[in-house]
Amino acid sequence: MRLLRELLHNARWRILLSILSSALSAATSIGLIGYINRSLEHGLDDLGPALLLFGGLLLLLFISGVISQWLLVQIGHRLVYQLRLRLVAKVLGTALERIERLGSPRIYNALTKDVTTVATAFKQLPISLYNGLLLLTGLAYMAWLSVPFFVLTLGVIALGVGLDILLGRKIKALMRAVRQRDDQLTEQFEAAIDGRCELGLSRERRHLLYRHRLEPVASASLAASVRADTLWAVNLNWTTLLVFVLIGTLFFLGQGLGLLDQQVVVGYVLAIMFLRTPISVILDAVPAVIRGHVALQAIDALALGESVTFTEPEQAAAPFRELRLSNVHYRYPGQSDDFAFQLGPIDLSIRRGELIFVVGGNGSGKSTLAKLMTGLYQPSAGTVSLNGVPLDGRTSEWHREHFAAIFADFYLFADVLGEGGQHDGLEARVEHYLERLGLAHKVQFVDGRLSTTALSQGQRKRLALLLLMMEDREVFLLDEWAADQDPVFRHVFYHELLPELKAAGKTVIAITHDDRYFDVADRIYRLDYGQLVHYDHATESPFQLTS
Ligand SMILES: Nc1ncnc2c1ncn2[C@@H]1O[C@H](COP(=O)(O)OP(=O)(O)OP(=O)(O)O)[C@@H](O)[C@H]1O
Repeated sequence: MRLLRELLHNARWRILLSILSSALSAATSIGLIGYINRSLEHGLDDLGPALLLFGGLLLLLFISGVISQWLLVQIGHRLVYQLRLRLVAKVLGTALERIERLGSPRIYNALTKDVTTVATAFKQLPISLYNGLLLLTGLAYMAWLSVPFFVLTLGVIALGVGLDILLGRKIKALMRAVRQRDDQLTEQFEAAIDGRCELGLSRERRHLLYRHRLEPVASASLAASVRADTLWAVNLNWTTLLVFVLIGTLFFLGQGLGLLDQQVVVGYVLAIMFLRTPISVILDAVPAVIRGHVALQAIDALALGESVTFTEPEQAAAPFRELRLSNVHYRYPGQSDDFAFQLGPIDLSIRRGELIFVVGGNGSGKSTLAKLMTGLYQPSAGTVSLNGVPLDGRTSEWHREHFAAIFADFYLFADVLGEGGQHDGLEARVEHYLERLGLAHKVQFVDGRLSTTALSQGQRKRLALLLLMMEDREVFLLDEWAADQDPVFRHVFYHELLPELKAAGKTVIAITHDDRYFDVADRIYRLDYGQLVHYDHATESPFQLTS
């Protein structure tokens, strides 16, 4: 909500101007009705001036209406544009742990569905505002026609609004339920797309996904949506009924009992019939606005961090000297004690130019340690420091600037970044490495991008390594990089590429299971259920079973 308030604050002048022009447009509409009503009663004095006045009012109505709608539409679309960009900036500025905990379906839904829902609500808001002003002006006209009947009208309005509020609450609860199901649905959509091979092979799995995972969630969502819309349809009919109750009362009081003047009755009926449109426009907008509110609450519940800034860090990355972990502990947030994974205490120091291997069984904490060393995770206790500078919220970006990494779940970008953002000689270097990585016949470097990333897993990892080489950071972290490579290329990696990096003064931390190449490393550490121990490859087996 704070985000929305900020965005509305930025648009305050536009909003004020649009309210003024909407008010002018609404007043002109009512002025036209009043003029017609008065002319019906008194007749036209002089055709020329009457036509001039009527034409002038029409022109004013058209101009003020167009200006107000133009301003209001701009406010709506600009808000959506800014909301979208700010949300992405916030996702980029949020800690990795939070993003991992939220999971992609929730974030994806917020960026696509929720923003669109808020957009729809915003598109309704200007129209409702305009029609709200029209309604208020119409009510003022009614009060001017007859105060007692206006009081009665207010009573009828209170009946309508009372039901609106009651149903609005119920509808909001239903829409919240629909929104929660959306995340579950997206999860199943992801499974249907990402699990295409497994699903393609197994009829039973397809059946399970469709009948037991997708269908129950989709039908619960359908039931809640139908209920919400039905309740609102009842409300719309109730409002129509109230309008006719009002007209009927007016008619019988005027015509039947002779309590109201003919001119008042005609003026009132004209005004009520005219106001039916703004009333139904406003009521039609209410469900969309409720949905928008629910979507905004879903965005708020993500509790994203501050927006990322793209300014250069105060301090540029320094030549790497040492990475030190002192008494570091880590525990993933939100895990119950029974299943929590505990890493640490870890004490470790890595100096410039070293080639370090980290080995260990599955789930022993190698990737977690890698994310702690690179500054993507903050330790739960203890200190991670680079060149003697402790890692904290203030230094985290500077810390991360020293590392280039390929994690097990890496994402391959097509854009190639040069060293420190420099692009001089980049093309020649990219082509050199495409050749060395055996990809020159598959991939080209065009306009600063790789021509394709649709390759085999091993080839994609080679391209990821190429991107790292081009960025030329100080410390390279490779999480089981060679696992997908063929034996020939594995040899090239351990006996050519790693030594070359070392010779160029780079520091390399490689998580590996390749015990054939352990002699390449300067030092090897083994992780055992979150505990780091020195590993002597001459006497030990890296994957011995520990109980
Ligand atoms: N995002 C996460 N949230 C909660 N727990 C996690 C998360 N990622 C990993 N874990 C837990 O942390 C432990 C260590 O995981 P990690 O990925 O660091 O192991 P690893 O040694 O790299 O394993 P592998 O060799 O299988 O890649 C695991 O037991 C896992 O249950």
